[in-house]
Amino acid sequence: MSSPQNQTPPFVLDAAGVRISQRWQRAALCAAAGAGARQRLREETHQSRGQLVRQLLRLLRGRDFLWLGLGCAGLVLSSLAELASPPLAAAALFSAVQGRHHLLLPRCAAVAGVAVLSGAAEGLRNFSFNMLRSNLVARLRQEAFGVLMSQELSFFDEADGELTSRLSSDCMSVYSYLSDVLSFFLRSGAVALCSLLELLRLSPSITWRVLLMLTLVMVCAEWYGRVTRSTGRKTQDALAELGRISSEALQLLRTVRALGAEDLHKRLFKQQNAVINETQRRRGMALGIFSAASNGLGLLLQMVSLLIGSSLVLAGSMTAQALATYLLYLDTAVDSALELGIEWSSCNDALGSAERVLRLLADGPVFEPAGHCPGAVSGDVLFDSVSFTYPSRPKHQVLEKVSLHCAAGKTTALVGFSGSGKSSLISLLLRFYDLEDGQGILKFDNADVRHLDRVWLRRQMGLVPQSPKLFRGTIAENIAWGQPCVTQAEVHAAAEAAMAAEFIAELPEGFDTICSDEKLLSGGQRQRIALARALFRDPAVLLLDEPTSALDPKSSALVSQALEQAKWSESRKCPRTMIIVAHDLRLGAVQSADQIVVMDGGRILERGGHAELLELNGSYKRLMEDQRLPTEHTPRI
Ligand SMILES: Nc1ncnc2c1ncn2[C@@H]1O[C@H](COP(=O)(O)OP(=O)(O)OP(=O)(O)O)[C@@H](O)[C@H]1O
Repeated sequence: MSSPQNQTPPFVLDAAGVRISQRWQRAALCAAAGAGARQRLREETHQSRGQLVRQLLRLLRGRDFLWLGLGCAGLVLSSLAELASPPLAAAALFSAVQGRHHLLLPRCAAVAGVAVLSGAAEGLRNFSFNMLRSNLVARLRQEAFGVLMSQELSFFDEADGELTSRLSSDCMSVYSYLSDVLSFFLRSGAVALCSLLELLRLSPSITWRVLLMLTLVMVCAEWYGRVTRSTGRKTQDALAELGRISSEALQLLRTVRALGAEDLHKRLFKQQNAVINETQRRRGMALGIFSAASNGLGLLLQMVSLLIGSSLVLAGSMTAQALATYLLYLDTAVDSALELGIEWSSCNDALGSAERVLRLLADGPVFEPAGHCPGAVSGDVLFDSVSFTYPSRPKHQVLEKVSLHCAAGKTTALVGFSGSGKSSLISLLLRFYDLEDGQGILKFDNADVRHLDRVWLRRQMGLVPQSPKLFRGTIAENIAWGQPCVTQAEVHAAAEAAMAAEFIAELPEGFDTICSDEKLLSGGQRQRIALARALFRDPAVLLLDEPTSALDPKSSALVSQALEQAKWSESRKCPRTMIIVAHDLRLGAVQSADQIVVMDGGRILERGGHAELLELNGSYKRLMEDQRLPTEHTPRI
């Protein structure tokens, strides 16, 4: 018979046992996920975890250190309180069991005191770390966006499209990484280590057996990890494909309906859905097997600890109170170790997906030393033997020894076949891409554009792109986008010049109409707003990329009229240099251009005035004939 001192209250064991087995299950799941994440990290991470964490720490500023200090203080206090709980709780319990009632109240008060301290410390830790985390992630997001905004266009040609679209989700990954590390990982690590040391101190003989059995659980977890790793990867891929299928079908719903292809899209969706279902079924089976094994091992651990502990108590080498303390510590240790497993895996997961945004930050923004900003501008453009390939397609020659002079105040029309490099000439002029040595020279007002300040150079140009996009804002804001001090009169004048004022006045709220919904405006109207936006800046050079593409004859005529007006800069009191890329040879601005340049395969085939080229009886005339335009006398629209 055991004495009252030697009795171990059974509910302590039961409660601990049930919690232990449940937690093992969770831990194994998380260990499995962790293994998957680690594998992915091995595959994807090029920087060590240490380097990534150092990058995050470099974002700390001023007050963050205060939050970090307060959070750490809360962490230490709450960990100490947690470690102090088991012996105090066991002492309180045994003062009741042993009938020492005078000790019960003070010991319960001590437990309550520790609980209050623990709660307050937890609150302090959570609040401080939350402030730190929010500040860090806001700064990270801001810096990452700044870095992206400073990148050259070639960066986006080569970067995978996900990079920009995942900016927010990658930042959220950093947020969850910091949450895991700051909220749980540090605390669980500290408590698990201290509890294990305490267990070793209380009973080394039970503890080494506990450690042996934990190894068995880890073998099970490793197997389960392999299953979840492969099923997880398959599920992720299938989910991504499922998302692609559904968004494509919904975005192109009109086309899908018109083609009567609803069934095809449903079938594609069903196939991917079935893949997900099957992988989840396999995962569920593995979970069932693993739960059975881990539950069995959990109960075994509980029984082994109880058996060895009881025999030690019976042999008089351990008191019942020490055994109860041991079991409570075991509970805490397992709890924390499993939390650690959970956080370790999600930390790896989060750090893995946060890596890209951190790497982006490590590369830093592209700083270009300020270039030359000449005082007077005439708008003379010279392409001197320019050859070019896009960095993302280095083997594809886009321009081949193109020499072209677009004299100041004159209009040049670039016409020709699709893909012949017309728009690429405009991209080079705007320095979206730079020529390398040996690729010829591009001069603006007789200066190599690479020596000119990029921002200054772009300010001298107004671009009307092929399919203009409007920002979310009013029409007036769109016309004056990016310009700080603007008067209504200036905006209205630009709209007048672009032949846009009339239709804007008919919109529900005129210039104050929000154009978030592109459906509100027709293609021709958007094109004229884009022209107004370009003219608002009164550029020395106006660049037009297919200004009348996909416009009906009426809109085309209006844009054409606006272009005629735009040839003269009222404020500069001089004609504007215009470079027009056009397929539509009926466009008056093309036929009246000072020079028409016909391009094909990155080369200039012909150049000259309209009449001159018709007389040449070459590619230009054929292009005119292809468009069924009169080649003797061409009317202007
Ligand atoms: N960002 C890019 N990256 C790689 N290749 C590109 C890029 N932009 C254009 N190209 C390629 O460069 C070539 C010339 O394209 P460009 O747009 O300059 O021709 P274009 O004469 O303006 O054609 P279109 O009249 O059809 O607009 C094409 O083969 C095109 O595929």
